[in-house]
Order: sequence, then C-alpha cells, then structure tokens
Amino acid sequence: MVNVSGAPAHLIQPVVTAVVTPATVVAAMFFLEWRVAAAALATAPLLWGAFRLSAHLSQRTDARVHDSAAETSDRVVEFAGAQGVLRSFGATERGHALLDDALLRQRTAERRALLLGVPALLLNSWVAQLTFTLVLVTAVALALGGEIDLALLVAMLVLANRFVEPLSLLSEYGGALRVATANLRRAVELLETPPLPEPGAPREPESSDVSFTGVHFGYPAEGGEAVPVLKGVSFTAPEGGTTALVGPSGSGKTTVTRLIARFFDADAGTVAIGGVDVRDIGTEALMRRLALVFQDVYLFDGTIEENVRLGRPGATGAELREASRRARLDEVVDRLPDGWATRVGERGAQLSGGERQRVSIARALLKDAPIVLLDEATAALDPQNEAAVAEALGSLRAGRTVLVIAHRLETVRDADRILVLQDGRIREQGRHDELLAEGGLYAGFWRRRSQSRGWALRG
Ligand SMILES: Nc1ncnc2c1ncn2[C@@H]1O[C@H](COP(=O)(O)OP(=O)(O)OP(=O)(O)O)[C@@H](O)[C@H]1O
Repeated sequence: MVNVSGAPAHLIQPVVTAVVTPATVVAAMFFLEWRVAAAALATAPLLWGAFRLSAHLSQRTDARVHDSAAETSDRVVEFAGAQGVLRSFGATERGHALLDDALLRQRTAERRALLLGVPALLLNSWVAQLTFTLVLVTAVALALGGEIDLALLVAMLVLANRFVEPLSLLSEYGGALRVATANLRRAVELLETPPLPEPGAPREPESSDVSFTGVHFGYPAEGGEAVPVLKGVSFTAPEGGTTALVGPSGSGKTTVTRLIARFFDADAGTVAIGGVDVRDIGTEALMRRLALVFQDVYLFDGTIEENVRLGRPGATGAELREASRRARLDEVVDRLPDGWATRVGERGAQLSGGERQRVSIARALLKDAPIVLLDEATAALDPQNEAAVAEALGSLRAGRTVLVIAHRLETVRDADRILVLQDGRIREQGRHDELLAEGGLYAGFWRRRSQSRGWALRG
C-alpha cells in the first residue's frame, strides 16, 4: 500500500522528468544543428525497444519477488502473533518451518530477479551509450568538416549528455512503477470483492436445527479452478442436540462451520437453519442466532470485562457475572490482581490457552445464541484447566444446537449425532454405539484411539 500511495509523489515526477527532459533536449538540438538532433532521434526506436524488453524481463520476477516478500512479512507477523498458540500446541517447530520456507522462497526469488535484472540493466545502459556515441560521432564529424564551430560542438556534447542521462534512469523508475501498479491492482481487487448478498425479502427461521442438503463447496482460488472441499454433504444437526464433526485433518470440518456462518456460500446445495436457506436470512438475524467459539478466539487488547461484553454489549453486570461463573471465568478473574479490569494483551497474550477459551465461552454464554459452532482445542490443557473448560462447555451446550469439531473423547462419545467426514464426504453418521456396532471407519478409529492421545483421526 505504501508503494501505491507513494507512487504519485516519488515516481510520477521523475518518470515525467525522464521523458520530458530528452524531448526538450532534442528540440533544442534541432534548433542549433538539425543533423545532430536527427542522429539522436534516430536511436529513439532502439531506446524504446530496449526499455520494453527489459520491462518484459523484469515484470515476472518483480511479481515473484513482491509475492514472496509479502508472504514473508505475513509469516513474520503470524509467527510473532501466534507464539502463545504455537507454544500451547507444542508446534513452535512448525511455525519455524513455515517462516524458514517463506524466507528461502524470498531469497530464491530475489536471486533470480538479480540474475535476470543484470542483462536488462546492461541492455539499457548499452543502448544509452550507443545513442551518446552516435551523437558524439556526428557532431565531431561535422566539426572536423568545418560545418560547426567548437562552441557548438561543446554545446552539442553537453546536450547529448543531458539526453542520455534521464533515459538510463527511466528503466529504474519503470521497475518501481510496475511494482506500484501491481500493488494497486491487488488493492482494487480486494476492494471490489463483493460482500455476500443480502436477501431481498429476509425470512426468520422458526427453529434452530441446522441442515445441509447436497452441499458442494470449493474455496475460491486465485485465477484457477476451485478445488472441491465438500462434495455433496447432507446431514441434519437436530435442534437442542450436540452434533460432533470428526474426521482427518483437511476433511472439511472447519469448512462446514464456515458455511453455516456464511463466511462463504455453498457452490451447490443448501445450508439451512430451521428449514430456511441461510442466504434468505439477513446477516444481522443470522449472527444473532450464532455463537462462534473457535480455536483462534478473537480477543482484542482490552480488559477481560470488555472482551466478554462483546457477546452482548447491553448486558447487565449481573448477567455478565452469571455468564462468567458458568464459564468458570470467575475463578480466573479472582486470581488476577486487577480482576475484571485486567488487560488481556494483544490477542489475549496475557492469558493462558485455557483462560482464553473460558473468556470466549463466557462471551458465547452472554450472547445466549441458540446455535453454537464450537471448535474444541487440540491443545493439551493442564488438568485443572481441562476440567474447568469441559464444565464450561457443558453449560454452553445445555439446550442449544451445537456443532462441535470434536477433539475430546468424551465429547464424541456423548454427542447426539456423530458425522464422520472424510475427503469432503460424510462417510458415516449416527450415535457412538451405533457406529461402533457398524464396524466401519469410526469403529476402526475408535479401536486405534488407545494408541493416540485424545481424539485424533488419522486419514
Ligand atoms: N481459506 C481457505 N482457502 C483455501 N483453501 C482452504 C481454506 N481453508 C481451508 N482450505 C482447504 O480446505 C480443505 C478443508 O479444510 P478444513 O479446514 O475445512 O479441514 P478440517 O477438517 O477442519 O481440518 P483440520 O482438522 O486440520 O482443521 C483443506 O484442504 C484446506 O487446505
């Protein structure tokens, strides 16, 4: 963005100068001695050709360097910001590996840009020198022939120098201008992304069951075909019951929850709440019905109280305390020296993983939405936090429609319905004992569970 906003001030002016100066110089040359001016002008197509060629050579590498630099800075921010989460997941190594990869890609892209940039620079300066030489030879030949005097010769050489100098700079500015143009294009693309359309005649669902009917979905891919993630998913999560989503990593569990909250719309099929297509429910009404308790809980750098209040800004103090008590957040607050006024730090950095979860559960309880989308943490919490969070989740589930991406064994066993996802399809569904009796995928996973810590399905 800095590159884009800096473009007018830092780039346009030198680029204009680099074009206007040679044009003025050639005009002055014509005025003084047309044959020397004609020699300078004759090289114009050559100069233009060299400029285009070097632009073409660097265009692709510029884009690659830019993309890899953008990725590196994203990774650095992510790595720094996600330290707490990475640590609690015992995954700092993975964070390191991602950052290392990004740095390596950036180095390769820059090295390649440098290698391809050298011929482009050589070509530009070679053509610029050629122009200068041609003007020099013409002027000297004319002076030797006695057609121009020494003073005019010197004037011509000075002018020839002024002609060539800005042209060699033009190739440098050209590169920066291209980067700015590419950035501007990206910014425009982002701004032009349409929000999901609001229904013309919004409908209110009468109940809170969630159903998928023949849902197909693939994440919009930049430029290419979307890779299918959900391939014809159908199920019903009954009102007031707990439906557990289980399946190997990447099978589409998170995607199912995202489609309910309309982060994206299905490509085909219907996602409905209480029989009403989510696309026919207004965004505000939809959000009122949903509480999201995801792993990457969003905590902003305010006090604990402010973070819980986000669930329902108008809640009374008593309601706030009741929600916190049921989320077992009150005992955390009691321990902290500043109590409710304790600042949680950027992204909740001052709190432990289990404490952050309790804040987000309290927030969801305060919101009191009939449908809860829950992503259980994969992190091993200490026993005290584990028990508290399990209890807090228990109060959140009571009487609500819950869709839970389950990681804990108990959650799966106690669920009213288990959906076994694999490769974007629901392979099995039913209750724990029914699925065990079926002796299929789920039963196999369950048998192997004793070999893994907690509930982890391997693909
Ligand atoms: N924002 C996104 N853009 C593009 N592809 C995505 C995006 N989010 C997820 N995917 C891809 O969609 C597929 C399903 O991902 P999803 O997160 O739904 O799986 P999951 O079952 O929740 O996995 P996990 O248990 O590891 O969280 C994966 O191949 C993933 O790489």
